Amino acid sequence: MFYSPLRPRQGIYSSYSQSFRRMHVRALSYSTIPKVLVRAFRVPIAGATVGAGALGYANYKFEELKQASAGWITSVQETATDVFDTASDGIKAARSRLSEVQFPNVETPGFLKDLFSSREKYSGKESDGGKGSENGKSGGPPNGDDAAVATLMAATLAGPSYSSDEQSSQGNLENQPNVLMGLTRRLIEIRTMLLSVDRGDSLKLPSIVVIGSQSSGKSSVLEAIVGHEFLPKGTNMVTRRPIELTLVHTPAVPGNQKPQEYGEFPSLGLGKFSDFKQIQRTLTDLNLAVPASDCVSNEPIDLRIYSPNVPDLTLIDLPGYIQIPSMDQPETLKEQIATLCDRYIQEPNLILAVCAADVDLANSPALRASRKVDPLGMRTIGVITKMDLVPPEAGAQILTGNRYPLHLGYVGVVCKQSGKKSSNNETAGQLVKRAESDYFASHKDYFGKSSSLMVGTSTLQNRLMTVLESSMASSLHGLTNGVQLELEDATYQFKVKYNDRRITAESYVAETMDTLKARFRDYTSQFSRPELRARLKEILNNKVMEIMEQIYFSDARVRELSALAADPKVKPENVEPYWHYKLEAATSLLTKSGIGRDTTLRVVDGLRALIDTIISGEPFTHHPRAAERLVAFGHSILRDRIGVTSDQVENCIKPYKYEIEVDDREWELGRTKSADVVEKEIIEEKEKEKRARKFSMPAGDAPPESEEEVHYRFSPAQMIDAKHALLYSDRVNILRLRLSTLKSKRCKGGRTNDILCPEAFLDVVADKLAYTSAMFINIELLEHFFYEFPRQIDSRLNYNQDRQEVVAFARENPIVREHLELQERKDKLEEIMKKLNSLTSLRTDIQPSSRRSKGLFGNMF
Ligand SMILES: Nc1nc2c(ncn2[C@@H]2O[C@H](COP(=O)(O)OP(=O)(O)OP(=O)(O)O)[C@@H](O)[C@H]2O)c(=O)[nH]1
Repeated sequence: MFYSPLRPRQGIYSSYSQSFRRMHVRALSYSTIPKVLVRAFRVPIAGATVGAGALGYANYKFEELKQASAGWITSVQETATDVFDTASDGIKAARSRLSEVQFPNVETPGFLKDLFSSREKYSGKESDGGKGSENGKSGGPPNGDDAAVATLMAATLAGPSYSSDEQSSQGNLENQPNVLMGLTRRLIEIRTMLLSVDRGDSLKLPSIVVIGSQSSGKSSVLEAIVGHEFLPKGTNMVTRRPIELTLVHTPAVPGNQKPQEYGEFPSLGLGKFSDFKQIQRTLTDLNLAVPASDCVSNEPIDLRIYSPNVPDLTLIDLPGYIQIPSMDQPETLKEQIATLCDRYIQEPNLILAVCAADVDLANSPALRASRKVDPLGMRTIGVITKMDLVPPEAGAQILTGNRYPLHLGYVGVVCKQSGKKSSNNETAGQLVKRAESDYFASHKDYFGKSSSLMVGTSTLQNRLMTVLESSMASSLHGLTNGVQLELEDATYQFKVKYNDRRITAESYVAETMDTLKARFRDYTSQFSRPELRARLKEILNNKVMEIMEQIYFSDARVRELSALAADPKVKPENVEPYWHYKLEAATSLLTKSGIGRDTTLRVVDGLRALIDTIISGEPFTHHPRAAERLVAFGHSILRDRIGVTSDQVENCIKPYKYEIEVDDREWELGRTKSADVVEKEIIEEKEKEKRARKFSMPAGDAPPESEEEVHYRFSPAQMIDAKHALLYSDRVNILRLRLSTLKSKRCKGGRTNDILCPEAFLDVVADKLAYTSAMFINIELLEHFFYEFPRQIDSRLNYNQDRQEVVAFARENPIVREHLELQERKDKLEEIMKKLNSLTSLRTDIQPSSRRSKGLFGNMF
């Protein structure tokens, strides 16, 4: 995402961005980087060593040298001139500060050293093996040419030497300058943050990319740097994914014998692995998870290793180049690997081109690939492995880099145990180290102090550190500008889209839960006691109608009952027992029909529908899994209560199975309500009849005149509809008769007429049953459910979730995800910007006030 130049930048944005920009430009006008220290301190060191008088002469000599050199030396000239400019400024400050300052071992460009070492050889002086500049104490008083050379050497060789001597002197990372370690660490932190903001190429700090052909020794080199075996091993192309390895130097705890070393896979959240074999197994599994048919994947594995024995570095291990794929590998594998490597070796990354000493460099695919993107080798370090497999003179010849020159040079290593038995429980890493130092020690003539060749894993470590740090530093300017633009863009969008309203995943979850509970509360009003009673009564009304149908309406004598009721002379006690039995059977059917279970299940159905309703619609449409869980635990609460509730209701209605007392008020209410029910039933039946008639004989058709005509004019379906129509019509007639009875004086006469007015009596019974059922369903089911369900929402959906689950939940909602992502992006960019700016303070702390800010690190790369 880039800032659009067309976007209006007014008001607070423009002033904000302008002030930010001003601040940034100021920040960049100084270097934040220790390379500055090279200039800041090298020269005072040199100055202090040779004395101010030598400077003028040295300057003159340098000019002489410069002219004699080829065109490429221009960059040297700039560096050195800058050094001398700075020297005269800084010499006073240096004198006073020399005693306080701890000088960093900062690297010097190889070509500059070569220049001076050749000059030294030429003058016939014995080399000091690169140690001469150590702590700025090299050389004696200036003496003609020697003074110039000494001055320049002091100035330029202030960084760590590349000689074999380095193996012992610099193997101990605890001795690394704190400033350098701290800065690289901060830059690596920034790099990691940048990766989380933008996986693209726009915001990038460099890493070291390890490339080389299969079996060239890439893994062995990385393991030697880390001091442990941890990379996947095997013949079946086990490195299938890029491994982004971040090494974090953790200071050793004083008095702690065993160093605290561990690795972790941050994106997998598997915790700390202190067993490196386990890291190896995990890496193997992750790599082999890429199907053999694909063979390589672009998806990187993120691994961090913390140890007091590693420098702060970021390295990327890639699958090795192959010549031709084997039978079981895809045809395009060679191209796939090359494309993957090509992607990683682009700027600003540094390239660690691993080549085996026993294979001609002309055949090195790593050098070939690096040359395509970095023809001058300005960001390529050659690592020559398996030095022990070639004669030392041949190995030394390769390291000179004469045939395939690389600006950053070659480092020779031996990364295999010698096979000699370990004397005192040495670890594999220590054995490899010992084998290496034994090897180089036994060939001092070629790789000893007098040689300027870079050999040994420790030298490689230091070289990588300084080169990475410098490279990161030189990327800083562009990066800071890039971050600034991205930040402006994110700030603008956040204002426009969300009016700077901040949200958190937690607040969204809490809000969602509140919405859910509020909806739940709203819907629970449907289950108030009167509401519940009315619903249960409705269920029982239907049951009463069913019973009436079964006992009375289907009885051919039902019209007789209405006739009896209509006759004022008939006394209820004189009505024949047939009708007494009928009423008893009807009452019993009603009270003993399993009211407890029926009513409970109907209420449970209602509650299930309630759960479905509250999870339908926003925002739960975005959270199907949470909705599923909600349904599951809601149903589980209900399931647990069904048995208890229905038993309880059944128990409480038991007395009605034997005796039902009805007072006048209840009777009258029952009578009117049953009349209403019958009336409603009549309307419904008439509707049904009308529909059946319509289907059996369409409107306008003449009625059939004979039985035969019926048969040929109407289909069987029409015949069935016609029969139904007749039945409905019959039933409507009966219902009308019953309605008039219910409205008659007889029924209004009270409970004594229950035999003649069974509907009224059954309605009273149904009312009593509904009342009792509602009371106990309320106690046993509803109260429990209404108490338990919201608590379960909290405990199962809300409180029980860890941070990761909360974030995952919030991100399921695309609107919230977009909001959170922009907010996080803005926050991260602000944090990165802050960290980038804080590097300035690092510079201020250590830079002499008289230093010029010119040059920075630009000349290095
Ligand atoms: N003699 C000797 N053998 C070495 C050296 N470095 C690595 N080897 C051996 O070379 C072989 C290949 O080494 P690896 O480190 O697995 O090579 P790689 O480039 O990672 O191989 P792939 O992962 O297959 O691409 C192993 O058998 C190592 O033991 C060395 O300096 N000297």
